[in-house]
Amino acid sequence: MTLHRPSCFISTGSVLIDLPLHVTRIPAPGGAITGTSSGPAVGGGYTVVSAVARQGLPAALAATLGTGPNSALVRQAMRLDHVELLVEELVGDIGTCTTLIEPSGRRTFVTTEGVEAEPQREDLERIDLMAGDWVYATGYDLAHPTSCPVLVEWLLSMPSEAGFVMDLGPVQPDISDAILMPLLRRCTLLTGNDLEMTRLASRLGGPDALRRACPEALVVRRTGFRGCVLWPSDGGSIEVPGFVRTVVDTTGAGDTHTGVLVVGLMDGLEPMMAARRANAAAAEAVARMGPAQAPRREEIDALLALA
Ligand SMILES: OC[C@H]1O[C@H](O)[C@H](O)[C@@H]1O
Repeated sequence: MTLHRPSCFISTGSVLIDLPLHVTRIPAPGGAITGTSSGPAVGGGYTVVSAVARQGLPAALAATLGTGPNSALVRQAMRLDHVELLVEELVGDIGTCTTLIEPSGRRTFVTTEGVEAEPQREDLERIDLMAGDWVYATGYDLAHPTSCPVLVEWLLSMPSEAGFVMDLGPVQPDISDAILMPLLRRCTLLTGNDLEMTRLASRLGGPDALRRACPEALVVRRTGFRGCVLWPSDGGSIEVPGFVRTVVDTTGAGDTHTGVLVVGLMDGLEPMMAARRANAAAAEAVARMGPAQAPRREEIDALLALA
C-alpha cells in the first residue's frame, strides 16, 4: 500500500565530481598553459536535484553511486541538501568531469567515467511513483551505452500521471530515433539550450515536426542571459526575459533552470511564472563559482522583488 506523501522530484541524471580549472583560454593542441583550480565539487546530475531540494521540495536521486571517495563527497552533499538516494550503491566509484572555465564563464568538459551510469533494473522497478511526482532524465544518460536500455525501458513504463522532464543535453545527436521518439512522445516538459533545440528541430524536419513529436509537452528553450522561450502544447510561443548578472561560471546553470522550472510547475504556477523564477535562479547560478549553485527559494524571491 502506498501511503499519501508529498510529490517528489526524482533525478536519474548521472552524478560526477567536477574538477574545475580556471584558464585564460583553451590551450591549442600540444600547447601548455597554467590555470587555477577551485577544488572538487559535486556536479553532473546532482545540479538539477539540488536545485529542486533548495526550493524545499522532496528530491531524490535514482542514479548510481559507488563505494569510493567521489561517491562519499556526493553523499555528504546529499545530507546537507536533504536529497534521498533511491538506489543501491555499486562497488567502484563515480567518475569526474574536468571543467575548463574561461574568463567569460564558458566551460569545456572532459569526463572520465565510473559507475554513475549503471542503473539496475530492480532498483528502478522498486521506485513507487505517484501522480504528481516528476522524473528527470538527461541526454547524457539516454545516449549512454550502459544506462540507456534499462533507463529508457523504465521511463517508458512510468505511470502516465507522473511528470517526465527530459533535458536534451550535449549528446542528443547520439540518441537513436527508436529511443528518442517514444521518449519525446512521453515528455511533459522538454528542455534544452538554443543549440540543442536547433539541432533537434533540424533532425526532426523543423520546428513544427518537433512540436508534433512531443504533443503533450511544454517545450522550453533556454536562451542564456536573454532568458527562455516557452512553447506550450496548445500553440504559440512566449519569450520570458532573463536577468543580467556578472557571469563567473556557467557550469550547471541550465540544470538549475530546469530544476527551478519544474518546482514552479509542481507548485501549480503558470508556466510563465515558473519560467521567470527559473530565469532568476539561472542568472544567480552563473554569478557563482562551481556546479550545483542553485539559490534557495527565498533568495529567488528576493531577486524577483528587486527586479
Ligand atoms: O550540467 C552540468 C554538469 O555537466 C557536466 O557533466 C559537469 O559534471 C557539470 O557539473
